[in-house]
Amino acid sequence: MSRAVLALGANLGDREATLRAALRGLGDRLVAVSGGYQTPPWGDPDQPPYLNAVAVVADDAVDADGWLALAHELEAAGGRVRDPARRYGPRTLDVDVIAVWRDGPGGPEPVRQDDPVLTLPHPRAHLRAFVLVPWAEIEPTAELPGHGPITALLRTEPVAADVPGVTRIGPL
Ligand SMILES: Nc1ncnc2c1ncn2[C@@H]1O[C@H](COP(=O)(O)OP(=O)(O)OP(=O)(O)O)[C@@H](O)[C@H]1O
Ligand SMILES: Nc1nc2c(c(=O)[nH]1)N=C(CO)CN2
Repeated sequence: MSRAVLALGANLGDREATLRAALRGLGDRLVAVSGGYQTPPWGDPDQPPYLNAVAVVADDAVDADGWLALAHELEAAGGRVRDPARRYGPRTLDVDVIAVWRDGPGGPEPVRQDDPVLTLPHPRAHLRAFVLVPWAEIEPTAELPGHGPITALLRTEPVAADVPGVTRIGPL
């Protein structure tokens, strides 16, 4: 079993249509999806608000690299418009691999790696209310590997201050 948590975000173009198309692209690998959340831009304030969502996906045939490849395919299909000069700048679609679990002898175990091509868990997920709030909607008891329960992260700074700005706008 390989299971992953993916974070989707868009703040250019028809954000809702882009996220819906990406979710369709996950096909029967999609296990659960949060609602769509309007979120203030994180890391680079001078840009439009984002529409964010989190998806839980599973597929025995897909490993960690496979989830990243799928994320990149979905981004390409979403137009992949972005300004290369702005690290956290606006974009038509961003799909991040937040964490991956694979079957171990004692049950599912998190994949931990520092490779810059694919760092797991995602190195900034624990700082991002726009990831943790939608994830908590669909998996309230989840743990972010290395950082503990996501509900505890949501109560702790710097994330706690950002939580009130993350607004569920409805199902996708
Ligand atoms: N967990 C991960 N999920 C997605 N991309 C990752 C991950 N770890 C490393 N990367 C690498 O990061 C590179 C840049 O990704 P991307 O353009 O999505 O970053 P970003 O969205 O600007 O910033 P951030 O990763 O902080 O959201 C990708 O080409 C990918 O190889
Ligand atoms: N609210 C929000 N802010 C962001 C997002 C995102 O998806 N949502 N993605 C970014 C890309 O790294 C930078 N900032």
